Amino acid sequence: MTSIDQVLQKIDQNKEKLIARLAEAVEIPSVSGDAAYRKHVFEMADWLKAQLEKLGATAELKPLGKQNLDGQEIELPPVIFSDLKAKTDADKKKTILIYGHFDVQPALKSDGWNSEPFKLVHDEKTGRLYGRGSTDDKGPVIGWLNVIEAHQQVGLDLPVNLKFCFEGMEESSSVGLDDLIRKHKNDFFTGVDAICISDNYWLGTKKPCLTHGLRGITYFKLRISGPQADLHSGVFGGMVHEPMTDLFAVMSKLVTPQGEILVPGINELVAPLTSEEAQRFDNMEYALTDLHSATGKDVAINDDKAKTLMARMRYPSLSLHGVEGAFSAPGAKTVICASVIGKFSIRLVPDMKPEKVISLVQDYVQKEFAKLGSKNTVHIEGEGGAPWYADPNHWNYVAAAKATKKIYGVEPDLTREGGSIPVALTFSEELQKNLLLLPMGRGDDGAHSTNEKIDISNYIEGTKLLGTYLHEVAAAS
Ligand SMILES: C[C@H](N)C(=O)N[C@@H](Cc1c[nH]cn1)C(=O)O
Ligand SMILES: [Zn+2]
Ligand SMILES: [Zn+2]
Repeated sequence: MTSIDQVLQKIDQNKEKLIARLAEAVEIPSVSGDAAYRKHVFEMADWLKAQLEKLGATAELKPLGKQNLDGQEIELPPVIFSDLKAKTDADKKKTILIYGHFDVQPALKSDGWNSEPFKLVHDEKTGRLYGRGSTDDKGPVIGWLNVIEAHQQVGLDLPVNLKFCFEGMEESSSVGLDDLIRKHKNDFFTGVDAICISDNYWLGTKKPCLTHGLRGITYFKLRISGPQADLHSGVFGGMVHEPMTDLFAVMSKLVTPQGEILVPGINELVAPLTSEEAQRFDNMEYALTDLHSATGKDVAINDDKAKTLMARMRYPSLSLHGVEGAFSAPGAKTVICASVIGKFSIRLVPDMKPEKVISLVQDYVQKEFAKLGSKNTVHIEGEGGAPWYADPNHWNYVAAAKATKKIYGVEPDLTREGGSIPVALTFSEELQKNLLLLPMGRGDDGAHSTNEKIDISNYIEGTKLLGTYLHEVAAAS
């Protein structure tokens, strides 16, 4: 009798093939945030569609129209809608909607990578696979393909029907996706019983977790414009208002080095902490050494475990990301930049509404800029998505917990994630179904960072976890 155990065994036997599949995907530099790379996001959509079709799934590319990216009008990458029904008793089986993304964050070797970011490098000594997208989110997305393939190889029917929604703009605010979901909630998305997303990480490096909350995000671009062109600082320094000086003055008023957000009214939007919640953070299996190993050095603001976890999951944070238009190359160019754009974001938690946060930040920045008495001009725009929180007392979570116990031999921690997946809230609200985050990678994977990796054990055991989860879902009531 064919069973899930044979599927798990097959996944082990397929190991080299599964690594090669991930390598193919990592080689496509599908960076969504840079217009110059946009063609590769399309290439990645075609690659994934072909993989799904090879496995017998239907796969349709849904166009999203155009977007304006930094002053350039460009085509948005398509969303993939894919359907794979169980061969027998499909109408009696549950339907699980799987979401993932095939775009990645930018990466250049010169950022500090030890190897080419768009080439998967297998480090035999550590058992790790390095490459952009290995953990965020190509590894997990391909994990689902691996599961289907292993079922077919051992001749076991899928225990549930599957629907896939894969997007290519997650790392760039999921532009266009919400509208597409609303448009198709009564056709493609009908019949969905629960949703599963594998696009986050364990808290540390050892203990698996299930995640039932995400922070939202508002992303800001603050432009200060001055002279018509860049100027010589020897000729004009001291004579003119400098955009970069103004920008640094304003940006230094946003957050303290201790992480305290200085924008008035922001902290008051946060829902009060309950004692039951506080208890949960105390109980989570996490040590400050997990943070030190993930960051490579002790740079922690706090030395208290619960406070550190709450800073990531329970409270907002404001991060300064970069300055577009600034001189950043090696050397000592003596330039006064004509126009610079400061980029920063605020991670949101319940009950913060993105619109309210954007308006508080815009007012504050205008006031702080006015205090400078500069003749330069300021423009600030923000966009974002709200936080998401799900009820973990649901068969979807029970099934995932049982699957975790089977694969890893431990009960998973129940966590909330500091990152953002804007579509989680849209799916929950529009489809009114339970949504689960089932991570594959570890807390030290370096998502969005240099030398992003996934451990082979996480990729292979994680693939088994996804497959086992589907079987537990089928058995759940
Ligand atoms: C958690 C997920 N894997 C992720 O990395 N999400 C991004 C989403 C985002 C929003 N704006 C830009 N990227 C994140 O949390 O930064
Ligand atoms: Zn992701
Ligand atoms: Zn990401």
